[in-house]
Amino acid sequence: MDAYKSSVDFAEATAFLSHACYEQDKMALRATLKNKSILSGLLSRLSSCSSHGRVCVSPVLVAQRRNNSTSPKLKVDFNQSTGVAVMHMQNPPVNSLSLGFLTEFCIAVEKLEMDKSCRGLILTSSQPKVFSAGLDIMDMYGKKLEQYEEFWRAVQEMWLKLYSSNMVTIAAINGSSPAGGCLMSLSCDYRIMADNPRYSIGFNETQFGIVVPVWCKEAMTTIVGHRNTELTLELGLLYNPSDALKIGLVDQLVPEDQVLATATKTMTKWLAIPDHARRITKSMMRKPTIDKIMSIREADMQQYISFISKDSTQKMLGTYLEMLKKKRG
Ligand SMILES: CCCCCCCCCCCCC/C=C/C(=O)SCCNC(=O)CCNC(=O)[C@H](O)C(C)(C)COP(=O)(O)OP(=O)(O)OC[C@H]1O[C@@H](n2cnc3c(N)ncnc32)[C@H](O)[C@@H]1OP(=O)(O)O
Repeated sequence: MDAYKSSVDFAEATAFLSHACYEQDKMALRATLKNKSILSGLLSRLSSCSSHGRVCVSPVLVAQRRNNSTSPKLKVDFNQSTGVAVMHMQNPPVNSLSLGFLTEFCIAVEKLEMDKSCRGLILTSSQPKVFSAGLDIMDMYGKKLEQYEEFWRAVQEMWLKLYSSNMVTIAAINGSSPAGGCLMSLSCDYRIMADNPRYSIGFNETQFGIVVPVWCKEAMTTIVGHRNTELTLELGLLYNPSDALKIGLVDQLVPEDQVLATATKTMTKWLAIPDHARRITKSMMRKPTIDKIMSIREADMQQYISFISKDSTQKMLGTYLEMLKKKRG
């Protein structure tokens, strides 16, 4: 009964999002992100739905949902016949994960998640040479406490949505993917990267004085093991594609012009597995990490706010931003 009620409540909440026009969607989600209690309610409902491999949505909602949407920062191409959506990140110049981008991203993933006909999601970039530059540093610099909170909630939400997705998720990494960009791809089921030695992927945070959150460490450890995580995070390492492949940070390298085609072919292989068996297995593998992270979510928020608002952290971020800008000039 509780599970049923959760499903209905969650469907109602998402119905609201689905019916609203895109700008209204964004406002609604951002209002939600501002409200801790509503958000954790929605999240626990989401995780209780997805952990059982069920999609909790009424057929009416599915019929009314827009499947092909173009928003300023994302382009989603959903092929009904294959059940695969390709999400192109288009937040120039470097697909930084700003609050605006993260909000649109969460809405887009949520909509696909609730659509029973969508079984696979390929995440890629429309920007040349960059998959994603990671978290938008401007959203972590010189802002008010409530803005840090809103931003971090969106970061947590993005990770949870991708990591706990029922869909098969494949990252088609067609450019550099430092820090938050790497985290995004690590949340997917499979990573295919362009074999171009000029591209890099990894976690460089400590190099400019930032500490990755504990859930980022947890997620990485499950993929590349304790030692590789320790080395990467402590030294703030970025890897070229072949070194990334060696430590298992990516699963496959292909020539740059074949990244998307390979992702599509790989998706077909994954979708040949019966959904229910794959979903339950995915949940079995990931649920312990998700549960652990959900239990420290608010503590993580407080740690982030206190760390990011410190004068010393702000000073380091300011210096790093200057350095990034000077690089061009
Ligand atoms: C003790 C307890 C602690 C508790 C927890 C604390 C948590 C603290 C926070 C932890 C967060 C961890 C998780 C993730 C963190 C991040 O993601 S931080 C962001 C890190 N990202 C980077 O360092 C990447 C920086 N960018 C680049 O290296 C390059 O831009 C690129 C991606 C390789 C692309 O290079 P290129 O094509 O040459 O473009 P550029 O000329 O360098 O850049 C173009 C413009 O874009 C701006 N820009 C680049 N990156 C960002 C960014 N991340 N955010 C905002 N803006 C960015 C750059 O400044 C250029 O701007 P203009 O000069 O104005 O054009």
